Amino acid sequence: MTEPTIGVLALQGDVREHLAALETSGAHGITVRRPEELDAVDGLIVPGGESTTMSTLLSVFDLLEPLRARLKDGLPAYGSCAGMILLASEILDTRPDAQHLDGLDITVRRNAFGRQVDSFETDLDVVGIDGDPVRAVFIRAPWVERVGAGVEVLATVPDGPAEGRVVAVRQGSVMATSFHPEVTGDRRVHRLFVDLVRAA
Ligand SMILES: NC(=O)CC[C@H](N)C(=O)O
Repeated sequence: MTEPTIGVLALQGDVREHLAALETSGAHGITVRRPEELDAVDGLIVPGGESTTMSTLLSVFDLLEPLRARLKDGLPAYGSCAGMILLASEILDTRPDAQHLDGLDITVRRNAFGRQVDSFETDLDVVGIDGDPVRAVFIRAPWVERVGAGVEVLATVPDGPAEGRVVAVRQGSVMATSFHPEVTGDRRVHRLFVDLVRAA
């Protein structure tokens, strides 16, 4: 597979930023709004945005079950922020009717960083990314409170009140970050995902 086709779930959220990031990361990016479009992708990004809104729209667009089925089948996926929330197997502090995709064996807490620091930036060391640390932008971000046995922690908050909190994970070819690499211009996180898609 030379240039994999990677879908960006395009129901809500920062779809354009992820498409632009894919185009400069060695992949062809397409939007996914319909089950047929999902059939055409080698991997899928669930973007940042608002997880409960995306959850509602997944049902409205008849994508919830097809997407769960493809993830179960091994579709590589990457979720940033709201995307991490949707990919989780358990969500804390969400709407009682919010759906999740069950692509990663993690428990996430939505809006976990609290009001004072609900948006901030920091430098992170990310497993699998060499060189300079990654500038991580957190916008009303979740953190991971539990990781299942097969889940590798890729990054934790280095200091401050949230020191040690898990903010990037991978389980097989599914990965998620609490932060938004799609808004910084540093493509190393997207390249990491494109490599996972190629290897899958
Ligand atoms: N930047 C984001 O994606 C924020 C996520 C949002 N707080 C949610 O619950 O979905």
